[in-house]
Amino acid sequence: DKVEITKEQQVLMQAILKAYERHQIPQDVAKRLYSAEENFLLLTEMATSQVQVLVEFTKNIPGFLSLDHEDQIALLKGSAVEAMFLRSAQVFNRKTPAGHTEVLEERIRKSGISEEFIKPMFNFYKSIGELLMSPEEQALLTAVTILTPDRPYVKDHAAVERLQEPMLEVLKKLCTLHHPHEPQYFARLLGRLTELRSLNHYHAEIITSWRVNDHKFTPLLCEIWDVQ
Ligand SMILES: CC(C)c1onc(-c2c(Cl)cccc2Cl)c1COc1ccc2c(ccn2Cc2cccc(C(=O)O)c2)c1
Repeated sequence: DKVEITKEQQVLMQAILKAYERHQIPQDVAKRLYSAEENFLLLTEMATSQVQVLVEFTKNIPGFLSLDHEDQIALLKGSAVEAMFLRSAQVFNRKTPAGHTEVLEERIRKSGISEEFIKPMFNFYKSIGELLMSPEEQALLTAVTILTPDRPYVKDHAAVERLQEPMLEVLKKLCTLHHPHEPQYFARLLGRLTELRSLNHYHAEIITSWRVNDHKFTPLLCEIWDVQ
């Protein structure tokens, strides 16, 4: 005889179905695992906006605009990657709402960067995080990085040193004040600058491998990294 769904069975089934659909991963979260292409594009956008921020920051370093104009360009080009590693490290280690930094980490890991470079990059992020730098220390360390006299094509080393020295003096004092129980803290900070240099080298290879795979950069990045 005829099978009939009763009224209350209908209600029960609707309730179960509704609950079941609520437990699906919403499509956009599932989609969050973007393709390498999309990650590369997003990172390119981030890097481009960060270079603009970096140029503004550099112009506000006392004395920078009085340097020889070609030296200003040489310092920016020579330090851009290192300054952005410092900046991205700070964004990484900032205690943002869960899921935020993972997303950034996920995108970097899945952007076509080969595994051999991923390891040193994330070691660096970890070593910066362990320093627990104050905002002042972060700003000064970035300024010290930009004012590195021995960048390629810098003509007037002495003029750059004259700007970098007072920054190092203040940074040294801050380290003593903020980390009284760690006499080696300042030395550890400067040690990060050495690590940054090696990342610079890796980065040049990362850029080349992206270019080999026909990845496009923005005009600003092409200019600052001398590509295309
Ligand atoms: C061109 C692009 C693919 C690239 O090439 N090398 C690097 C590259 C990589 Cl993969 C690592 C380190 C340095 C460079 Cl240049 C990058 C990406 O550069 C970045 C990426 C993120 C960066 C920066 C600088 C700061 N952040 C953090 C940040 C900036 C803006 C918004 C957000 C956010 O979460 O909303 C986060 C640079």
